[in-house]
Amino acid sequence: MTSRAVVSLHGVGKTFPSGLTALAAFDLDVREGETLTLLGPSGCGKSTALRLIAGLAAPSVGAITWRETQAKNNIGFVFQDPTLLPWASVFDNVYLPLRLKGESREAAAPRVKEALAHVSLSDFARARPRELSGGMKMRCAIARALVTRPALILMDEPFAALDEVTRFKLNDDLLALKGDIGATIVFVTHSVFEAAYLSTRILVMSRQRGQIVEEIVIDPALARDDEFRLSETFADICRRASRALRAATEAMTP
Ligand SMILES: Nc1ncnc2c1ncn2[C@@H]1O[C@H](COP(=O)(O)OP(=O)(O)OP(=O)(O)O)[C@@H](O)[C@H]1O
Repeated sequence: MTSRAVVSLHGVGKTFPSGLTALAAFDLDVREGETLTLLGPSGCGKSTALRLIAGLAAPSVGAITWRETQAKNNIGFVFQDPTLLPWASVFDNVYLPLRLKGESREAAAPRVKEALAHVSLSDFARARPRELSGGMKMRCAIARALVTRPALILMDEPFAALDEVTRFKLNDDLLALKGDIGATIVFVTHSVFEAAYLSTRILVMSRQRGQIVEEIVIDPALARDDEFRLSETFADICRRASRALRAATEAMTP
């Protein structure tokens, strides 16, 4: 059975003041509990789609419909750059969204500690960002996105700047986290392998104003581990996604 949509985009278009149309007639249902990956060539409109869902930009045409206003008002966003406050501790960086909501440090402490535990940073609560590795900084950014307990987390190429070993580790951490908190995730990546490993659904977008050219549904019940990476199923998903991505990359904008 298909889950209910958390948020739906109907006929959404985004044209910038420069006249460039990043998305046109874009339809998307983000379904409850899924890890949905938007995969596509640079400039196809993946970040624009995330920014529209996040409410950081408004569509030029079309409608974005939320099932619950609560979900709309409590979205977690993780960017490629962890954007941590360098002068603040890990604890205070994660506390920031609750502070902005007017919660005292004392009242927020249990939730900050919970978020830090989810990303295995409990022992680093007092550290400054400069004392953290790239992977730890990203885990801190993820904890900051989690601390408000959002039902929807948007992740825009969060692991792109990390080395491959760290990236694989964070992929596993994200899957474990997803198992713990059960949030719906919309993930943007350029990596076919990352998309195949993490997702329950992949949408391949083309350069032609974000047209969706391929949908790949992956059984959520499949264990995601080293065996999965070596499986025929994984190879099939990668092959399908690569083929669609190649065609999408070659597609010319009219
Ligand atoms: N604020 C803006 N003003 C004008 N053009 C923009 C703006 N934001 C994005 N664009 C353009 O819209 C198109 C889609 O951009 P977007 O960042 O959504 O693509 P993307 O698929 O996320 O790319 P990448 O993978 O390189 O991050 C690009 O051509 C980009 O240059």
